[in-house]
Amino acid sequence: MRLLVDAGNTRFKWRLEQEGIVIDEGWSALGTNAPLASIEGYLGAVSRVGVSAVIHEDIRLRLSSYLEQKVSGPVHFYWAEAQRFGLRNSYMDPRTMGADRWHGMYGAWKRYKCGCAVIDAGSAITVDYVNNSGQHLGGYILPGLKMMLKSLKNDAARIAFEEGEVSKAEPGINTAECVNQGLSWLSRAMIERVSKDVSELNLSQTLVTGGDAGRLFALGMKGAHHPSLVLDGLGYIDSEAFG
Ligand SMILES: Nc1ncnc2c1ncn2[C@@H]1O[C@H](COP(=O)(O)OP(=O)(O)OP(=O)(O)O)[C@@H](O)[C@H]1O
Ligand SMILES: CC(C)(CO)[C@@H](O)C(=O)NCCC(=O)O
Ligand SMILES: [K+]
Repeated sequence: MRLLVDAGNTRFKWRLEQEGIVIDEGWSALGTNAPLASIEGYLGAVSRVGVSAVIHEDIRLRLSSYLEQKVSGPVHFYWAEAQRFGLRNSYMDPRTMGADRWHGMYGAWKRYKCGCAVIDAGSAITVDYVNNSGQHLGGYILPGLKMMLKSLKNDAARIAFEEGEVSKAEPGINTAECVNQGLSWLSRAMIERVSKDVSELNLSQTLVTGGDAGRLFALGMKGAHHPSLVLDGLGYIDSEAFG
């Protein structure tokens, strides 16, 4: 049995496979002592673990020792690379790119083998562009939707509001509307911008992943929803390493 883990800043997402077939998939909140409690019964039978991590080193080490305790086989952490299977990183120092971005792009590249935009709407939002020949053209890192609301709450003394998931984007007439509709307005601007880039750069596919992907679709995002794109890319890479 193989276990894949996408360890993000908000959640750990995991996938359990037996001979290439997905048996179970799920997630747990960051910071629990037993991050895979719901599948602990299986862990003894896991012969290999692949992890994509963007978490703080302390938390990564804790995850690593937890897995090594519970699992019988080796635990591999996979990082961003300079290139793989025709996909080429634009970073001078590829190891400084978040592993999730590389694994998401690789999942997209293996699946479609064409120019694509990869949007990961997680704790942070990342936008990455890959052209038809596999060259990463670069990307953007933005605060995630939750993070933006949190910073308004925490860092501005007189902005008090109830969070509401709205898709209305007209100008608000009270604090809650201004904040909630402001977020939709900003998200829509990003969505329009991505769509403009995709057509100018001649990209054929837009792939969207992350906890807030649904929210972006509700706001008009066009593209394919791949909720586990990072796990997909990680799985390909682990298979290429170990068969
Ligand atoms: N049940 C949920 N728990 C936590 N966040 C959720 C949930 N459902 C949707 N979200 C949204 O998903 C976002 C987190 O997305 P996701 O779980 O993909 O992030 P992550 O992969 O942990 O973070 P990152 O990879 O950016 O470090 C939050 O900002 C939140 O708005
Ligand atoms: C941007 C996030 C937080 C998105 O999960 C992650 O990819 C990360 O920590 N990246 C490191 C910086 C970089 O990618 O250049
Ligand atoms: K992510």
